[in-house]
Amino acid sequence: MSSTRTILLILGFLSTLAVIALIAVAVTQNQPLPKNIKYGIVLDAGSSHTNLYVYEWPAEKENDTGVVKQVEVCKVEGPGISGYSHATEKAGPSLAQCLQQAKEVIPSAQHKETPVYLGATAGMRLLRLQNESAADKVLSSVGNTLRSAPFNFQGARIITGQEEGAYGWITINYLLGNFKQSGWKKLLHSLKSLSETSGALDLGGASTQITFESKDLTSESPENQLYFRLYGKDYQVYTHSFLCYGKDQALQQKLARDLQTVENSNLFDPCFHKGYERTINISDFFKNPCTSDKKKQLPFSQLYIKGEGDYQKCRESIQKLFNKSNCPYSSCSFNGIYLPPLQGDFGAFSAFYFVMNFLNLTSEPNPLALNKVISTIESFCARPWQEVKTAYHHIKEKYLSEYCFSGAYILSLLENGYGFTEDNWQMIHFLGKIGSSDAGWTLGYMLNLTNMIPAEQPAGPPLSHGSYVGLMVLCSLVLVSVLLFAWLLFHKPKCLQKGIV
Ligand SMILES: Nc1nc2c(ncn2[C@@H]2O[C@H](COP(=O)(O)OP(=O)(O)OP(=O)(O)O)[C@@H](O)[C@H]2O)c(=O)[nH]1
Ligand SMILES: [Ca+2]
Repeated sequence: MSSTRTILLILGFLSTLAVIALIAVAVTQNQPLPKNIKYGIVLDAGSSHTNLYVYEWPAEKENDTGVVKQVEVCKVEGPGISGYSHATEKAGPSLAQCLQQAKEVIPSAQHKETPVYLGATAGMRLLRLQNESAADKVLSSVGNTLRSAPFNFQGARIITGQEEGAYGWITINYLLGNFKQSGWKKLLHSLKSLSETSGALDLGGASTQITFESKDLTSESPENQLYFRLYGKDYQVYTHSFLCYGKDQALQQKLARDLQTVENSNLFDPCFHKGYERTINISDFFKNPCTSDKKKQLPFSQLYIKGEGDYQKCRESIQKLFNKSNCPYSSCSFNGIYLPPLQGDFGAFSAFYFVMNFLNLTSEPNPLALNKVISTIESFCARPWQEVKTAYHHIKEKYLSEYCFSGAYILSLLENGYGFTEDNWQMIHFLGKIGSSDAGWTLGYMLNLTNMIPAEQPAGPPLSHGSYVGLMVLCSLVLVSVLLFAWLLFHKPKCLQKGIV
């Protein structure tokens, strides 16, 4: 009996030691490796301005979803690069200050391996149409500046409208974690036959994009169709980019139409506040490819715009920009462009967000009803300019004076252009950032060019580090309890024996 007890005692002691050793090894040996951070830079050369973004991610988790995040954004001073068409050599140097900022954010030891990409959008697409050699010179100027920076230059090019739409869609779904969903969430979505991904609506200065997963996409219009295989799943996506339908070019288009019927150099405009005045130079006005088809000889060189602040009239004049008269497909948005039925939620960013955020119309998680949105914009447009200027004296006059037009334009584009109604309006979520990253095409562009989104689900350890340690501790505790119980059973302490008898 006493020899059994001694053996049990030794066994118990050894097991306890083993358990302690196990826990110690689990906690110390299996700790995640010290973080090895990688960086990437993307310059978004938009029509209105250029933004430089710095992204970072842990090197060993490159293929996980949602690990890349924005750590810096720098707004380049001055106009977008297409604004340097008359001084092309100045386009590159305009980026110097933001490149300096990137040098300060990224540790110098990593400068050489950090990729830098520049993608130009609609402003440069328009310049290429208007003056191809000027567009080439601008691109070569920014290319030279980026090449001489200490980073790993990967190219400066004009991206297509399709790419802009596609990468915006990839960005928001990557940031929302929609590409890798847990089993139950997937099941819920398939039961309700909902899209697992969010559509993307981007409103720039010169173009606008609509992109969404469309299960019933027909092959009517192949140029609007995209196929992706991401993390082991296939996606069929619809996209279209409307050149000249960004909010600045839409205003130019509207003015070009208004100029057709103007009788003198005064133009009364319902989309600006009462009391607001703006002067426009006619000389360059029709050189723009967005207005050139409306070219007209006018007996004056300057146009004086005078605001009327009338939302209804403004909507009517904007509506004319969307030609709904012919559709060669089963369904269209406008100007004869194919649009399948709208599906799922939409994330609306850039100017969609700037404008709706200013008007306090981005309410989440319960989006406002369409009639509330309309009445807010209507009463904003009706406010006299002096009152608006006083109330928002801290906001740039260029932005402030155009919120009425922009609000009306956004509603026209979404309602008349794409066919959103009060029933599906609340599927639109106006968002500027997701986590710390701006919504836009740049992150998706970098993820694609650095091959950071795998086609197939990467094979990883079945358990995370935390779950592994937790499980080890739990098993060890169970083992100790079993041993303790066995010891008590064999040892039969006197108190227990008494209790039993
Ligand atoms: N109110 C407001 N407007 C802004 C802000 N930043 C940009 N805008 C305006 O919103 C519009 C869209 O801006 P962006 O999304 O940067 O457009 P972009 O990338 O330059 O243009 P695209 O090349 O067409 O994509 C432009 O008319 C800008 O002048 C902002 O912070 N507030
Ligand atoms: Ca843009």
